[in-house]
Amino acid sequence: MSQQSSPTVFSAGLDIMEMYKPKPDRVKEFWTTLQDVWLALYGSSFPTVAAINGHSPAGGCLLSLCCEYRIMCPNYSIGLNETKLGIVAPKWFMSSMLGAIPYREAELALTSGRMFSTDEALKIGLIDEVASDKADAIAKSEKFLSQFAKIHPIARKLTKLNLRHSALEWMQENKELDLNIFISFVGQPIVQKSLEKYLEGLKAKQAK
Ligand SMILES: CCCCC/C=C/C(=O)SCCNC(=O)CCNC(=O)[C@H](O)C(C)(C)COP(=O)(O)OP(=O)(O)OC[C@H]1O[C@@H](n2cnc3c(N)ncnc32)[C@H](O)[C@@H]1OP(=O)(O)O
Repeated sequence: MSQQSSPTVFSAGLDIMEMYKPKPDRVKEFWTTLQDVWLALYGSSFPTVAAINGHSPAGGCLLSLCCEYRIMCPNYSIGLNETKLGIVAPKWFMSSMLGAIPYREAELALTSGRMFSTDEALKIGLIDEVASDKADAIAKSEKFLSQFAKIHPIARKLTKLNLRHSALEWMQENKELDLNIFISFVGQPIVQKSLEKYLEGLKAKQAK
């Protein structure tokens, strides 16, 4: 079960400061850590649920998409908003989203970098349930997990991992390629300019 202690943010996604003017000695560790987190959580043999008690953009949304079930508290936002930063959600971010919502919805959401409110996310299936607050989200998560007490654990595990096999296999075989794509992409001046502009927007919003 994944949930956070911040009062309003489930996860703000990747640290943009690691991608803006990236430090060569850190960038490899930064990206391979994310790959490994995804492999461990998306490929977990345990049943997993995200209790999303706060905003969940980009990498935050990805974390929740690794789980089989998502329960979200009201009045927050969730989505893969990468295009709004002038960056591109990697293939495995996209396949994680496609495990939750139909292709057409994913294409519209990904190309526009759309963030969904809790109610909108429920409507398109990006989340599975709405909880009134964090305690309710945890109670609902426990209820989701408890149903597996009646299911044979090996049958459940193999079914989950077979369903996720091709995405997991792609990552296991292409970690280095994916890392090189990331490094070369974030190194482009046009991408750096977009990130700079996005960071300025965040600062300006905070100053208001
Ligand atoms: C190129 C290959 C693809 C890479 C894939 C990338 C995946 C990602 O995850 S990219 C990151 C996407 N994240 C976002 O777009 C989130 C942006 N942040 C927000 O929308 C909001 O900050 C919030 C909803 C998460 C929280 O809002 P609020 O509580 O109002 O807090 P502030 O906006 O005032 O922010 C406080 C403070 O934190 C800084 N900050 C926020 N998010 C990030 C971040 N992801 N990385 C780095 N820094 C972040 C923000 O700039 C403020 O900083 P200070 O001014 O220094 O306090």
